[in-house]
Amino acid sequence: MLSSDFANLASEAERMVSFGADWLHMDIMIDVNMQDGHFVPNLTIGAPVIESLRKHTKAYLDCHLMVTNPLDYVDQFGKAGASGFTFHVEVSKDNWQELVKKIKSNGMRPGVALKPGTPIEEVFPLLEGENPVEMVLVMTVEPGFGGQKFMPDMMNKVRTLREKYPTLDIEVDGGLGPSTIDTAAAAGANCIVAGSSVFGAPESAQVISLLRTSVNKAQKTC
Ligand SMILES: O=C(CO)[C@@H](O)[C@H](O)COP(=O)(O)O
Ligand SMILES: [Fe+2]
Repeated sequence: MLSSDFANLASEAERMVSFGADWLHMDIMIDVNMQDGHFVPNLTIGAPVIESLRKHTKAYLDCHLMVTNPLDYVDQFGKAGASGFTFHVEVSKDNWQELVKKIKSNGMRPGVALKPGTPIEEVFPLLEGENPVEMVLVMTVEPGFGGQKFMPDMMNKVRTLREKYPTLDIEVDGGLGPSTIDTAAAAGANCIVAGSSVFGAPESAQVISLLRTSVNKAQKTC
């Protein structure tokens, strides 16, 4: 939804659902605690906007938290009606267990994201043990902005994850569209975030359908 018209978020959400989107991906770039610096050089929306949007849609709100202290935001996003809460591994090495528990107790689905420069091995511990995360978001651009170029090198991470965790939800985020989807789907990604390629297309529904077809085809052949 980062590519949507934020002044008309509810109708943009409804439009995307009617075009066939399964989830609405919400990019949360807010750092209230400025002492820690900003995780990304941008600002978007926080829990009050999620709460407002929730009144207009029943869709799965897949929240991608690009913040330095994700733990501070779990309660407010839970109350606001977020469905998934994906935090970054780079800022949660010391408290991810507490985070995952809190996300679940707030009725949300926990996910972990990693930046392009972060090795995939860093998320392995979060996929083991009693309280694992339920999705890994592999960033295929540097976090912060929509409309960037897909980084094909990140597919090594997706392949490694898919081999090790055959049923895991693996989300790819950044630069996905008709020209990059086959590479991501073949590597094993099954949750596709697409902002500019969908919003910028004359026929958004066709792009969504093409993305889904590519993932379904790749899953049948593996
Ligand atoms: O998390 C991010 C950026 O930080 C992404 O969700 C992008 O916003 C996806 O946009 P496109 O690359 O598809 O335009
Ligand atoms: Fe995102």
